[in-house]
Amino acid sequence: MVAPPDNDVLWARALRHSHRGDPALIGVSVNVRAGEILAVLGPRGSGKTTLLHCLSGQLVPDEGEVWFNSAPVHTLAEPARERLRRDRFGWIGGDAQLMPELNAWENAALPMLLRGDGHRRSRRTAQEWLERLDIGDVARKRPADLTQAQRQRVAVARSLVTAPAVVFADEPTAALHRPDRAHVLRTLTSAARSHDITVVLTTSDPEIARHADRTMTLVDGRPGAPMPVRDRESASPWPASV
Ligand SMILES: Nc1ncnc2c1ncn2[C@@H]1O[C@H](COP(=O)(O)OP(=O)(O)OP(=O)(O)O)[C@@H](O)[C@H]1O
Repeated sequence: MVAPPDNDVLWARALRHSHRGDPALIGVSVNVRAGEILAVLGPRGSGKTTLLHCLSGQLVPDEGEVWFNSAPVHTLAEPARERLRRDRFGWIGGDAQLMPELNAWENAALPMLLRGDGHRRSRRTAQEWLERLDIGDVARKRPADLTQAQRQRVAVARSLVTAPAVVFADEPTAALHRPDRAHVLRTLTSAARSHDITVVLTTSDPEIARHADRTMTLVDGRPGAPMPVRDRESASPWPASV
């Protein structure tokens, strides 16, 4: 094992992973600098979620290495990976996955409450994040009384309350209508930028990737052609075969 460069918060090399014999990642390497917003762009089934699961320690790749802040993740035992995820990483899925019996601030505060932070501090931090994301006024509402875009912003707040080093966002706006997507993305990226939080997000939409500092593409589990985000309007995101 060779330690990664110091300035990469995440560094993964030659990742290979199969699901029940079907290859999902085939030799993927990625590095993410601290504070960077990286988009992983690819069509359905290209391996984006599998890559995010490997980078965030939810999955140990069959082959390859994952490092976080110059420490190996792929060799950690499950309890240590769980602690890493709880203490240093945030997660946003395509569906907000809120607890229906908890209101918005309780959902947002959940990661703090679960790790034993005090009730008052957790509530204050959650409320602050809801306000930064323009949904402070719905803090006492339950998920069933929120719009989908509001629910997704609660999920964004939940990913940020613990001041994580990295937020992983797996197709974070996939379930939203187009006008809501840019808004939720902007709230996530501007919150991350102002708090120096690194974001790795997946998407199949080049428009979403535009919000990132840098984009890497995946096609059939392999790295696709590099596509600088700034050039994306004149470029097709996929090779001609896709
Ligand atoms: N738990 C699993 N069991 C079996 N096959 C899986 C599993 N997870 C993913 N796959 C398969 O691995 C490949 C990559 O899936 P993955 O979800 O990583 O891609 P993706 O780009 O995120 O796609 P999507 O946008 O559809 O979620 C696909 O062929 C998928 O069917």
